[in-house]
Amino acid sequence: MQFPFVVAVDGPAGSGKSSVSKAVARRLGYGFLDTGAAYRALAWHAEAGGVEPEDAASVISCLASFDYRIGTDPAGYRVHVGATDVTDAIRDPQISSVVSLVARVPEVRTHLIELFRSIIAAEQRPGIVVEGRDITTVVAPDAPVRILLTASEEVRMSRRAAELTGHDAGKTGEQLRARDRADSKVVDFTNAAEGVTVVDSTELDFEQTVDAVIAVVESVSAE
Ligand SMILES: Nc1ncnc2c1ncn2[C@@H]1O[C@H](COP(=O)(O)OP(=O)(O)O)[C@@H](O)[C@H]1O
Ligand SMILES: Nc1ccn([C@@H]2O[C@H](COP(=O)(O)OP(=O)(O)O)[C@@H](O)[C@H]2O)c(=O)n1
Repeated sequence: MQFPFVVAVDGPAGSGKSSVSKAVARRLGYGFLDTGAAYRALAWHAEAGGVEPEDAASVISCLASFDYRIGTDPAGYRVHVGATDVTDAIRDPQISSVVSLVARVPEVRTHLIELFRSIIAAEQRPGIVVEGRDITTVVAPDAPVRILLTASEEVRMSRRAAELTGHDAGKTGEQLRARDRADSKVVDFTNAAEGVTVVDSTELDFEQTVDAVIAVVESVSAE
């Protein structure tokens, strides 16, 4: 069997990829890798260096000094760029509003995909749940378990709005839609590629969604 055992999870913003994947990893004793954090951290690094995120050539030049580290413990992980802990800073709505500009640059994607593969290969737990937009198709297309986690746009918006108290729900929803539109021009995370199992959480609560993902993992493990 391939080591570590990779569970690849893709989906749009607010579908539950991060929270559900983390809970699945904890239940299975696996590691957890949030790939979106790297795109966010690079957007943070570019802005900290005075680089406009629209300026692809300058964003590419930031890659050389992008000293990125992330843990894979699903019970809690920190994100660092150099000596700076950016775990909270990368969740700022300002970063969410520019991250797609950074993620659309092919050189950025190539660089980060290599980084993700090396983090996956270094995992010491028996498996790792990896979530993002292109994990099932590009980062780990050979993963034994590949899942597309979806939920209706309305449900995704209301879950995110409930999270971001103090922010305007209408504005948050519009930002989320705009980010999905921009991201879907770069990778297709709305249609399941061949061999990818769709888990639609629109009608499921959080625990039911975790159970549904675990059931997919168990069905593959039992083969
Ligand atoms: N099935 C579900 N039912 C209710 N809330 C959920 C469900 N799945 C996820 N959530 C909640 O929705 C929010 C967005 O989930 P998150 O994991 O951040 O999504 P993503 O990583 O896909 O952007 C979180 O507050 C999470 O707890
Ligand atoms: N595998 C990935 C993961 C994220 N991303 C980019 O990184 C951004 C942030 O990802 P995220 O997973 O933190 O986003 P949320 O859906 O959790 O809000 C996305 O909007 C994409 O632009 C990507 O291009 N490919």
